[in-house]
Amino acid sequence: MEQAIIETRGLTKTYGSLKAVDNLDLSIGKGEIFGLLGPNGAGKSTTILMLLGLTEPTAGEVRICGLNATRNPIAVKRKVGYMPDSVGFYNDLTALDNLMYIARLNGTPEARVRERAKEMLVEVGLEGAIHKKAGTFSRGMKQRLGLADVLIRQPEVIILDEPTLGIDPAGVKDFLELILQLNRRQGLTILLSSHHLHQVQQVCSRVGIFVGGKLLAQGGIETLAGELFSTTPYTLQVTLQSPYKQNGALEADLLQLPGIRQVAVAGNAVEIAGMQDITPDIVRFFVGKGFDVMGVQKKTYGLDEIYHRYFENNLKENVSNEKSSGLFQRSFFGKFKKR
Ligand SMILES: Nc1ncnc2c1ncn2[C@@H]1O[C@H](COP(=O)(O)OP(=O)(O)OP(=O)(O)O)[C@@H](O)[C@H]1O
Repeated sequence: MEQAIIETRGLTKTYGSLKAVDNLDLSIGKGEIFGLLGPNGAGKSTTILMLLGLTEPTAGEVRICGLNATRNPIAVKRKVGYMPDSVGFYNDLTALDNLMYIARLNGTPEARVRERAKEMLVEVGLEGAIHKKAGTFSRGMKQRLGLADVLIRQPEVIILDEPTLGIDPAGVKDFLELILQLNRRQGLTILLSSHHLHQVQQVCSRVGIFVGGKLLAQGGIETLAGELFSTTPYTLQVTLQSPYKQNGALEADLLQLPGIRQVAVAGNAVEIAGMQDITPDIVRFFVGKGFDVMGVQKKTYGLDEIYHRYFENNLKENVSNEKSSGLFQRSFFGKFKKR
């Protein structure tokens, strides 16, 4: 990894007997888009507050752009742009007036205020709504305006807390694309907290899986999947024309093929997991047995599977700890399903 821009060591925050953040070691490199992923109550917001120097850690330390965030919160504020999950604007002012106000607050020279505000609105794709009142904006537009508000301060790092909450699917796609563009065009380091697995997967180069105040894993999605599914890294889904009448014979024969570890049959779908990619052997096997094969698809492990697997492992390790197991899982999926 390149030079770390955000670094935490043993970062801990306790509220009474509750460890909201427990001994967090995080390292985010320059120009990365890092996804902090976890269910409600996992400790994401508390971590962000400590990164910004807005709340003091009980133990451990945070460094952002080389600065200790607890000791130098004002200097950190100059380097880091923070967008909370809901950004407030003056509803009766236009987007341009809102941004000009923010530009002035941030000390932009008066002669540059209007131009700078306009540049930012173009940057976030709001050029068509410059003269519209912020109060008439959709949630997605407000988030873009929020991003312009952050960018006008010319930060090196931006921290986005659940930025796509409540935006419709098309708006989410556009917003994520905007984040990617900003990262590429300006080399901004971005930390994004979310519980939307699919969204995080689309934009983040690395993710941290955060549950019950603890970071269970961090890394690229492929690396995490490789570690978790190392016993069966290849999975093939074969669709047959007609449902297979199960008698166990097909499964037994498939398990004789080299490296095959698991076979699951459901109707006309057969899922085969193994140590190596033997797709041609599997296709030959089915054709040789007289099956009509309608489709063959290699399965890649996404964040969904990774997340589930970490939960499973976490559940096993914490059977006696109700808070970090079932409750978290339920609240996560409850929230996940709703949106
Ligand atoms: N000021 C506080 N006083 C007491 N407990 C708190 C405080 N702030 C947070 N907590 C608790 O710390 C834990 C972590 O909360 P946090 O808000 O950081 O989680 P989160 O991952 O951001 O979840 P969400 O997405 O729901 O905001 C929760 O159990 C929460 O109730």
